[in-house]
Amino acid sequence: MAAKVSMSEFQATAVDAIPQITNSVRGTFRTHKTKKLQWRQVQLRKLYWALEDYTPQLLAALAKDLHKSDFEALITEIDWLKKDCIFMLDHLEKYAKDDKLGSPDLPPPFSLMNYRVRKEPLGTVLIIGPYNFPVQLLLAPFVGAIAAGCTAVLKPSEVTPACAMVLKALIETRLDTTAFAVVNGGIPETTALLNEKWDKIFFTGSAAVGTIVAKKAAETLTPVVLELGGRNPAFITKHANLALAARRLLWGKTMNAGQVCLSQNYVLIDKDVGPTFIEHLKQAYRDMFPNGAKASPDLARIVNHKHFLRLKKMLDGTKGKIVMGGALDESELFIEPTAVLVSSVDDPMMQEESFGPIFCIYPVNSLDEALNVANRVHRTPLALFSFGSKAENQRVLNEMTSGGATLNDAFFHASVNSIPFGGVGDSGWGVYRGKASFDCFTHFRTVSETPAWAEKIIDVRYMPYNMAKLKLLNRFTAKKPNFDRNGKVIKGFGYWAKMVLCLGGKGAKGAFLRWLAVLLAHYLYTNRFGR
Ligand SMILES: NC(=O)c1ccc[n+]([C@@H]2O[C@H](COP(=O)([O-])OP(=O)(O)OC[C@H]3O[C@@H](n4cnc5c(N)ncnc54)[C@H](O)[C@@H]3O)[C@@H](O)[C@H]2O)c1
Ligand SMILES: CC1=C(/C=C/C(C)=C/C=C/C(C)=C/C=C/C=C(C)/C=C/C=C(C)/C=C/C=C(\C)C=O)C(C)(C)CCC1
Repeated sequence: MAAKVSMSEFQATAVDAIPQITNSVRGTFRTHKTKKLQWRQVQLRKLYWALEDYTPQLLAALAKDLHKSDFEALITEIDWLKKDCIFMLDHLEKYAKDDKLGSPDLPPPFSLMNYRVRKEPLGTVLIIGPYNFPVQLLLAPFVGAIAAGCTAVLKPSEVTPACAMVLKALIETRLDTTAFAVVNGGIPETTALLNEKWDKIFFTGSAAVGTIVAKKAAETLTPVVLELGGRNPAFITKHANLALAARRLLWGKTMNAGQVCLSQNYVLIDKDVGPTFIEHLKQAYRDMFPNGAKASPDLARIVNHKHFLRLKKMLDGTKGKIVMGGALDESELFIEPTAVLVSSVDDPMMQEESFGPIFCIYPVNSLDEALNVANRVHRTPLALFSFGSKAENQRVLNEMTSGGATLNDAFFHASVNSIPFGGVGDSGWGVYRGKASFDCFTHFRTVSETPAWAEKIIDVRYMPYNMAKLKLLNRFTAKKPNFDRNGKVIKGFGYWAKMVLCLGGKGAKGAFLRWLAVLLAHYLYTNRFGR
């Protein structure tokens, strides 16, 4: 556990100070200083070192708020973010550079006009965080906002108050406070923030609050990113490695005590292998918690009584049978990793988002049935997991959508900080992480520049219109279709000429290699064999 460090009492920001705070960071954006690449790089470097120097406070706060182990606090929050800062610093210059536009995006005559896409910061943004990864999920989007050159106000979750106070100190003592501010508080403070005009709102949290945010943003046509929850299914077929599936899915429900937006809510398993899977699950549990889950220093606790009671209600309401775990201790906010075998799709364990260490197992007769059930329970979950043969996993990917997906594991697709992450439909709008974080806070502004000397070439556009000139222009620029009215590709002279020139394949690189092989064969044949 974390070393003893002193921690400030939670203090909400005064609601009537919020317009002034917002105006101040908005004013800083208008100074244009945040657009300078060097300024952004310095802020990212400072954030890196702030994370390093505040590690003891962050570990202590995460332990206090969530009973999060140092191991998890480092791998999923602090070290994660340090990697984010370094990744962004390594790539920022490249991301921020104008994209010069040319072939194949531009038809040849337009290449005279110096078309390019400038990467401009969106402006002043609001980032609202949830409680489960209170540090990572507030600061990872912030890395993108800094990199893009935005100013920002951050609103940590009040449900993890110790973390909220450390985050405020970390940012306001180490970063440019004219550009960035932290507002602490709950509904009144967030409502006051939503009453301000933003250039983008980045929200991570529940679908219910996401809806409030999206409605409010719509009033001023403010773009929003929503990172929401979901009822994530796991599919297990007869062809799965059941021991591996059990161990990996248990990991998905024990990290942060299952308070992970991505962890599986329910497992759809072929009924023939259900009992064996449950035996493996129990074995995996014994391996991970040789002295029981409660005694383990690794297992986090439920964040507060409200969420503890919510999870208890799900367990009380189920008609299913507990096949692993089941112990609860309200005084410690402890819930044992628990699996419930259910027989109805309408069971609360199937229908409600667990967001805790409990999940259910629903036996099915076939993969067809599993896909039908999953599409009925929630058509657009944040994640899905499939344990089956290659063909079965491919079928699951094809026949059910999700924000992201992992084959043969729990949420591994989302365990890397530099690749895009986000939901789909009602599990989220927009992606971030890595380059996507930079893009998320960037306006891609296309610019062209028409040289005076080109006037004669492009004067076809002016009235009085001249059809003859248009025909001439088309003769030089319009591409002929290589398909007919039925959508079929026409294999004309061009097609066969290309086929011959490319030696039967497609693409210049392949053709080059094939020609190289032919020439080499010819050379060897004529030289080695004396011809
Ligand atoms: N997709 C993701 O990346 C992701 C990550 C973490 C959590 N989640 C989802 O978030 C949920 C759990 O997190 P949570 O409980 O912190 O979410 P939440 O929606 O209750 O709170 C998120 C934020 O919204 C603020 N808020 C709460 N009520 C509000 C209101 N009425 N008006 C304005 N602001 C309000 C909170 O202060 C907090 O900062 C789960 O549904 C989970 O799936 C999603
Ligand atoms: C040791 C050497 C090597 C190999 C190392 C390997 C293969 C390490 C594997 C590490 C693993 C499995 C790490 C797992 C990490 C999991 C993480 C970070 C989970 C993160 C979860 C997150 C962020 C959750 C987010 C939640 C959200 C968004 C919603 O709630 C070699 C082979 C490289 C060689 C040298 C030595």
